[in-house]
Amino acid sequence: MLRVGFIGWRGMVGSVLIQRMREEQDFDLIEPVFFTTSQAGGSGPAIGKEIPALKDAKNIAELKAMDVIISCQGGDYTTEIFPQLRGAGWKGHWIDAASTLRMENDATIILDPVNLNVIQGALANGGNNWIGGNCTVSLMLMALHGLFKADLVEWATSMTYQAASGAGAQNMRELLKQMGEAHRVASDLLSDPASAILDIDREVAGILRDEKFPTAHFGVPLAGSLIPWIDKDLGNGQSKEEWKGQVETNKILGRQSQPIPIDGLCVRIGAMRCHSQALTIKLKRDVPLDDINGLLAEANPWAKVIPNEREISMQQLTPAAVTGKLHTPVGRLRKLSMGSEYLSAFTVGDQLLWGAAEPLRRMLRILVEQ
Ligand SMILES: NC(=O)C1=CN([C@@H]2O[C@H](COP(=O)(O)OP(=O)(O)OC[C@H]3O[C@@H](n4cnc5c(N)ncnc54)[C@H](OP(=O)(O)O)[C@@H]3O)[C@@H](O)[C@H]2O)C=CC1
Ligand SMILES: N[C@@H](CC(=O)OP(=O)(O)O)C(=O)O
Repeated sequence: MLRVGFIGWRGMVGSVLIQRMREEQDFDLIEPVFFTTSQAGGSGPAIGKEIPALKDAKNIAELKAMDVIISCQGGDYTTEIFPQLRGAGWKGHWIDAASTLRMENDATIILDPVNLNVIQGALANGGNNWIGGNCTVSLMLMALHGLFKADLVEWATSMTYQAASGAGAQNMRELLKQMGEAHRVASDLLSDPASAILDIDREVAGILRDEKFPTAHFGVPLAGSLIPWIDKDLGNGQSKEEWKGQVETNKILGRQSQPIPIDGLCVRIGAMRCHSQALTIKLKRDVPLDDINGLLAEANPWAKVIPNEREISMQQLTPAAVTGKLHTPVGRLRKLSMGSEYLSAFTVGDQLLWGAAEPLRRMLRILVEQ
């Protein structure tokens, strides 16, 4: 049995990973060892079998004893520990949720329903660094897989609506505090059916701009508003989150030498843990909509085509409907008025599942089963 070390298992991404591994009985197939940066000697998670006490996640000798390490601890940990571990001669498999190593030449971005061939090629060549993709990119590829598989995409733009969870657990809490504050200041007026809506609006606008409004994590209000910038400013007008769209998509697809142009705007909205995105896709040729629906629906078991109709789109193509689910619905499919090669699409996906934990879990399975 492979000895598998887990780091970051009690964080937000790590907790979802452990939950999914329990659901799929993955722990029956491995010898798990849990590490911590803060509680060495303490108890690990309940996984239905005996596990040793928590080990120190910075102890290179302990880490070196692992065949596989899965880290959901964050980029700073990877930056500090990974080079030390490889420098000490460790040849095991490193599976990581952090973005730190993604674009390194010796790292493979893992999204096996879409790029199992790339993963298998890297394995055959001795690859041992397996990095989860950016959540927005992975969710877009899961939903639009059929179009990429059929090599129909000439270029695409993506306008995103990204959930608070992408910024971290503290940000999810802050979003809810902000919602609570916005409600609190208007609650008396709200309970009076005769109150004027503009009075309610004035109270809410007032608290959003009040210096006491809780913005320690986001920096600005998200509830009742949005934030049109995610991740670093690259200095050329593009955010780092927007930059990832093209480079990561093409690396995942194994087509860096002939990249598909992908660009757009990334926006944070007040959803909890589902990212959505609206896409305009320029097809390489005019393909009938029925054929497109079929390609998308058949590409993988998780892409689910939602008919482009009002009621079902409102019911099934939303963060509220998709939260906690593994499927990645895609809808609002229609040819745009620019011409029959211009397709619109809208997708939603849980950014902690396919956007973070699930590709890591499945990579471990690939290693266990090889
Ligand atoms: N958030 C996201 O949506 C995504 C995140 N990622 C990547 O995954 C990595 C981890 O992100 P995320 O899971 O959000 O990180 P968290 O901040 O939730 O957890 C990271 C670590 O913080 C420590 N920690 C300290 N206090 C607590 C507490 N009260 N509860 C739980 N953990 C605590 C734990 O380490 P210890 O036990 O050692 O103290 C934990 O493993 C990052 O690199 C991120 O880039 C990737 C894709 C999406
Ligand atoms: N940046 C993403 C979350 C994330 O962690 O992305 P990455 O793994 O590329 O750093 C978001 O804010 O929604």
